[in-house]
Parts: sequence; C-alpha cells; structure tokens
Amino acid sequence: MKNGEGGENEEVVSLEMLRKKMDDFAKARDWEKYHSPRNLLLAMVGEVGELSEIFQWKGEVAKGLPDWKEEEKMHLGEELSDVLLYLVRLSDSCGVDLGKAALRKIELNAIKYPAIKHNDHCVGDAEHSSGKTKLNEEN
Ligand SMILES: Nc1ccn([C@H]2C[C@H](O)[C@@H](COP(=O)(O)OP(=O)(O)OP(=O)(O)O)O2)c(=O)n1
Repeated sequence: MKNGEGGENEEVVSLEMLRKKMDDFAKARDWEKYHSPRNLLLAMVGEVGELSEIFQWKGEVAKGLPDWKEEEKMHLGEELSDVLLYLVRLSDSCGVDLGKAALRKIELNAIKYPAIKHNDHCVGDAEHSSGKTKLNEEN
C-alpha cells in the first residue's frame, strides 16, 4: 500500500520498528556475528555507492523525478532502503539511539544556523553563514 492511501493495514514506520525488524532478521539467520559496527559501516558505504550509480551520468534531475519510469523509482527506493537499514543497524550495534540523536542534531543545527526572518533582505548573520548556506541561497 502506498503512503497516504489509508486503509487498516497502513502502519506508521518508525526507526524503532526498523531497528527491531533488522535485529529479528539477523537473529533468524544467525548473522549477528557478521553485523559488527565495522562490517555494517562498510556494507552501508557499499549501498551508498549503489545509490550513487542510479544518478551517475544522468546530469541534474528534476525534483520528484517526473521523467523516471516506475521501475527506476522502485529501484531507487530499494537502494535508499538498503542505506537506511544498514544505518539503523549500525546505530543499534553502536548503542546509539538514532532517533534521539537525530532530533538532538536538528536542534544543534538550528542553533548553528539561525533561521532568516521572512521578508528580510538580509540573508543572515555573517558569523553564522557557512559556505553551504550561501550556496543554497544562490540556487
Ligand atoms: N549480511 C547481510 C546481508 C544483507 N542484509 C540486508 C540489508 C540490506 O537491506 C540488504 C542488502 O542485501 P544485498 O547485499 O544482497 O544487496 P542488494 O540487495 O543491494 O543486492 P545487489 O547488491 O545484488 O544489488 O539485505 C543484511 O542485513 N545483512
């Protein structure tokens, strides 16, 4: 079922749900011994490579990928999922609560990069404007 379609089988996907499913998956195959932090990191980087290959040589692509075939989007979803699942598993294997860590990081980002008031001509405090912020403003 697609997101937003409704229906009684629709579940909200949480990081905790993915963490538990990956744990069950590894236990059921006796793969816990292979799921060390280093192995999981390398596996995730490999999947980032596979994800990159999908975009390789295509040039810039429009947001929402309107020109892509359904099967290409399905493949993209699979590679994005591989990266996410290994990241979730890596975090678990390191004893890091990924959801909590990510929320905290968003708060830290907001302090480091204060929001710009709407209708302001000033693009932000020069002290806080990083190269990245300036690049985004130009796009
Ligand atoms: N030791 C392993 C092997 C696989 N997986 C899980 C996590 C990933 O979601 C997916 C990765 O499987 P593959 O290594 O078969 O990679 P792909 O699905 O990308 O297949 P391929 O590389 O053939 O395209 O399976 C895992 O948890 N632990």
